[in-house]
Amino acid sequence: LSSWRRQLQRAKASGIRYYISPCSPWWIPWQMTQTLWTPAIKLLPKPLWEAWLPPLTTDYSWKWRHDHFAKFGDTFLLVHPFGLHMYTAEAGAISAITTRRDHFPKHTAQYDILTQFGNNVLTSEGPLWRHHRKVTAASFNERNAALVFKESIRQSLGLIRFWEETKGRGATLHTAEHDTMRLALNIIGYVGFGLKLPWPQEKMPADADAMSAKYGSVAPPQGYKMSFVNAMATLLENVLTLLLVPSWLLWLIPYEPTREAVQSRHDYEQFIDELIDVKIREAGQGEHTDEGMDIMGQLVRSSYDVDSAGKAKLKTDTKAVMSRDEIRGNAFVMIVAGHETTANAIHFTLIQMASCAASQRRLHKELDELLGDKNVEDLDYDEYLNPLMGSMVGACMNETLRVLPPVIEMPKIVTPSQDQPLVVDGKSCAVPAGTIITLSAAGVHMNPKHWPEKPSRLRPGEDDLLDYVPERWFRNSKSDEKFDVEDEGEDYGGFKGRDTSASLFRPERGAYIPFSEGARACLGRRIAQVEVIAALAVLFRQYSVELAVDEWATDEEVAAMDRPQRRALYQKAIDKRDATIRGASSLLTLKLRGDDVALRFVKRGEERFVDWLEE
Ligand code: HEM
Repeated sequence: LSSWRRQLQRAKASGIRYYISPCSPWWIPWQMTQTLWTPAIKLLPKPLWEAWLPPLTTDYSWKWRHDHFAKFGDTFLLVHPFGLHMYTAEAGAISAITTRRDHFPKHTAQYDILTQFGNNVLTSEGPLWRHHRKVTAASFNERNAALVFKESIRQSLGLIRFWEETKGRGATLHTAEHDTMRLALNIIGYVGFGLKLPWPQEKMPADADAMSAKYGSVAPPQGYKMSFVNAMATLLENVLTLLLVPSWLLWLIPYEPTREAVQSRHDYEQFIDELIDVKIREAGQGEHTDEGMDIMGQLVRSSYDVDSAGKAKLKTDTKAVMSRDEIRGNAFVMIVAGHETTANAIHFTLIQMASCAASQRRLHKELDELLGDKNVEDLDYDEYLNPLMGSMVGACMNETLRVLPPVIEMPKIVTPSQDQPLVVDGKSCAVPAGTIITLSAAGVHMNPKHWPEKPSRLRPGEDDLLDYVPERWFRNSKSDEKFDVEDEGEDYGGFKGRDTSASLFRPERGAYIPFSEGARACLGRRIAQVEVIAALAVLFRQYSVELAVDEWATDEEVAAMDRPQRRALYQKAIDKRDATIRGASSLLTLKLRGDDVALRFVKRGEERFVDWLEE
């Protein structure tokens, strides 16, 4: 009780609005039993729990978005017996916190489980992070972004061929989530390791090098039980179980999917070790061709001196050196950070656009105007990326990352040595030392103080901030803030520009944070944007996406329907899709749970719904 009182005094002295809570949101016993307690607590009068209970429940930032902040303040403290926890969905506070990295470092305890393969840039802080960031950032440059653009176009065309050849033209797809994951995985294989991975139906070219043949093979190579892609995909699907439960314990469970998961970890580790050896050998033989992005190759080359006999020694003449463990650790987090996030951004855009008929027609029109009769294979990064980012393609990507940010919140902490001044709601406050902070991306992305809203077309009487409206990005900007990113002192590498095109709506700083902001912003954001833009341009160049309605009507029945009947039918598919989105939850990233949203990719001109709906 005395500790509680002390925390209360600190909260009062801070000047920030606060609420008293019985425990920390991160207290493990609470997290494990909250579903038991929550219904009982809700039987009490609402004023007793409505301020503190929602932030204590799983997926608070996603489930409540801005609603709870609207009632209890855009920035508030929870006071619990063991400390203070601050939540914010306020652009000014977020911008200050992300800019002042030394005062508000990342709360890395949240990411501990991701260090199992070795220290890395995502999970470290302080001088170790600075080192990792500088060495890994070298790969994230515009030259490599251009290479990734080309590979993303190639892979997206591979995806279309995969659908056409294995499922049939215009067939209903129940695997769009899985297939976009595969797309992102193939691209991360290129980004991380310089591999050109094929789609299952594609044959390896006869002249493929031994490495690509081995790692691109659909069958497990000799000495493995899984192919490289299958090992990576299975590891990622089961990543939390594999990182939280020891392998020996999982082996004891007589359940095939668990065994497969453990096998994937084993094979993945073997593949990665072998890849490091290959990269070392290549470095010794001067075989690096400089033709692709290859983070691991770059880390090996900057870390090892290799003689022509292949003997490798860690360099001593430079600071850009990483141990084998650290190379392993960074390879792993690049896959984790860059795979599901990007796949989600593509998948979420497809399922949202399927119900935005007018937006889809505008997207087609703008793509036609921009690309003319150019083949997508021939799109040049320098000529086309920025125009695409500033068009409806960029607007769709931005809107997806606003409404469904793959990373819904970011953890920070106030340095333990000193309280930190912070302007909260226009008032000078002091965040107490050691306070844990949650920056809510899902909250600030829906904050009407920062976003120009219009009346919702879907929910009468409400604003449209919850709705997916790509056209929002063509509204006038609220802020006349200078668009260029200010110089934040030391250069930590990575892309320097803003997250959105200068020709679109410009959110004020801190209001749009799908990639976070400041020095700890996503290192891969340019790569991610390039992947998403390339995939959307390829998919929508010739195709439309529609929600499948097979569950309610056959093709013949649809053909016999008039427009009001078709509209009512399509609404059923939209309602089902919306329920699936509402049920999303976040483990490492925001993910849909339950059934896949069934989609149809139809050649333009063969649509059944989106060519006339919303006319
Ligand atoms: C749409 C796709 C993506 C989204 C939304 C996204 C989002 C984020 C966010 C919010 C963070 C900060 C996390 C925190 O502070 O807790 C982050 C960090 C990071 N991301 Fe991404 N990311 C994406 C794609 C990628 C890709 C493709 C890569 C690499 C190929 C990547 C590599 C990283 C790395 C290395 C960090 C750690 C940076 C540091 O701490 O210095 N991300 N990402």
